[in-house]
Amino acid sequence: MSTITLNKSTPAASDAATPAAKPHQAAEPLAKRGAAVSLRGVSKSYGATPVLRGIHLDVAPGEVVTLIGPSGSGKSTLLRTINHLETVDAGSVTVGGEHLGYTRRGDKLVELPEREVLRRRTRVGLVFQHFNLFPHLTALQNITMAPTALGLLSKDQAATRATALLERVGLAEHTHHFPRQLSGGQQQRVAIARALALEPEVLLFDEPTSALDPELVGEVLDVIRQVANLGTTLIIVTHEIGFAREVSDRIIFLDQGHVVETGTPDQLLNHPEHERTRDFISRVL
Ligand SMILES: Nc1ncnc2c1ncn2[C@@H]1O[C@H](COP(=O)(O)OP(=O)(O)OP(=O)(O)O)[C@@H](O)[C@H]1O
Repeated sequence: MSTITLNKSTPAASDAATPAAKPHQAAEPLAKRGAAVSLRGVSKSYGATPVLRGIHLDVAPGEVVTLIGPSGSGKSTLLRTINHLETVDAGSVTVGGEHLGYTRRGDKLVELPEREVLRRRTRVGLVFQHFNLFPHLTALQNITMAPTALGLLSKDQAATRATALLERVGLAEHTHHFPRQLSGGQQQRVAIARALALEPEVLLFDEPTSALDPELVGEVLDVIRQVANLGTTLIIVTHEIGFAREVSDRIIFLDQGHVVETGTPDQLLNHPEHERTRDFISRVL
């Protein structure tokens, strides 16, 4: 794998589904292209409780999509099925046309060896609400750990990449600080840099600012704005509706495990078609 290159590749002419770059285009985005994400009839229950009920969803390479919906509607679970943290009960999830946990031989599904599952899962990064940094590792070590442990980069390569990423998220001076020495916003920026270190083709954000004090939300949203221009496919769960409006190519409203409605920010937030969407939006706007 190449050292991180902060240049956007030129979109292929054939890739008509890739949305146009947004006005807040970053100067030096990643070279890696985004991958398509496709869910077909995805259902998931916890015990007897259905959480996802036959979800169909297509996200185009490089698209920025926001998932909104009431508490308990299944947003986090949906994200977790995409990077194979949860296995689905029915249906299928593919990233760039590839199943992350298994492969198809004829009409049979065959589980993949763990190492191959890990390799495929590096295609999809996940940034959690609660950062999940290793407390005993510095910012730099938190970022270098996965690429070295997976054998993707040498220690030196990983350190070079981590240093560039820390600079990118405005934390060059905190390279050797431990999580306890960082604010919540800084920790979340390290977590984003850590996710980027594996050069994911899809990056999932699960309420990335919900655990932060209000004054720290803006700095994390700024970093996500930059990431939104990298060409990586982004799927963001957020309650920050203003941010969703600004950054998204498309917003998806999920309720009770169903995709109720999807549309551009203007369509979905200003002209929702479904009553459930209208009710939700009138409560959160
Ligand atoms: N590991 C689990 N075991 C049992 N139930 C779970 C588990 N994870 C989620 N649930 C339940 O599944 C439902 C959907 O949860 P999920 O976290 O996906 O919703 P959400 O839309 O992200 O909600 P929120 O906005 O509050 O984070 C909830 O009722 C939740 O309690």
